[in-house]
Amino acid sequence: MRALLELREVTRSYGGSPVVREVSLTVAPGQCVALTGSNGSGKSTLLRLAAGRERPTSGTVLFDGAPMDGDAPAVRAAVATVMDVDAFYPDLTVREHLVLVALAHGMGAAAHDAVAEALTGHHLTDHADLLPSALSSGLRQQMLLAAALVRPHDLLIVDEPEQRLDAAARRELADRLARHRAQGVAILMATHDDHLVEAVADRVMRLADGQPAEPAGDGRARENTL
Ligand SMILES: Nc1ncnc2c1ncn2[C@@H]1O[C@H](COP(=O)(O)OP(=O)(O)OP(=O)(O)O)[C@@H](O)[C@H]1O
Repeated sequence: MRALLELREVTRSYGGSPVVREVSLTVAPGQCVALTGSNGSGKSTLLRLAAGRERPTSGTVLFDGAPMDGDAPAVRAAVATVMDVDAFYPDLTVREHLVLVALAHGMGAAAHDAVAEALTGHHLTDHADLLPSALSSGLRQQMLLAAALVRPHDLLIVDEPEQRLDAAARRELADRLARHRAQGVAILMATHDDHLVEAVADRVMRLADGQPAEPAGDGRARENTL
């Protein structure tokens, strides 16, 4: 199947120092690639490059066969992200945020039912009329996940989606991402959660110092050049 996302020998340097080095990978519809590796190994940087939020110093990022441009309407319509950004409008409730996202992404009359379902699925129903500032950190993370998943998307790029979630919520997240993948969504995620990797990813790239490294020796088939 044709890749929806393709990185070709992508390098990103800051001040002359490369933090992502010649990484190549592909993600096709219905596939999930997990990026693992220790703190500072370059996972978040690679996700920003993949999402078109930053430009590579060298190499190419392609989305659906064309150069990735994170600002392009077609890309914004198809790519949902949960990155390391807590951006809320302080005067809108949880429900209003989700409705705004759903309507802005063209869901029209379907928005309200989809938001009601998302509130239930992310344990936000009892908090729907609160401002985000009143949520616990775990529920704020649920709101960020709900905002990304409630809207239509072909590619999901998520950076440590498990952060701040308790064990039960992490298991639910794994089930939810696996369902999205089964529905044909392509997923690129950085994670430190082994269960999430096992439950959702079909391929794993472990980064070390910005480069693909040998996978952890757990016996499961894994690839480093994707
Ligand atoms: N804008 C930037 N300017 C300079 N250096 C940066 C910038 N963004 C990231 N870095 C550096 O790049 C390296 C990789 O960081 P990155 O956040 O991509 O790692 P990570 O694997 O996501 O780490 P973690 O697991 O802690 O989230 C780090 O040394 C970081 O300090």
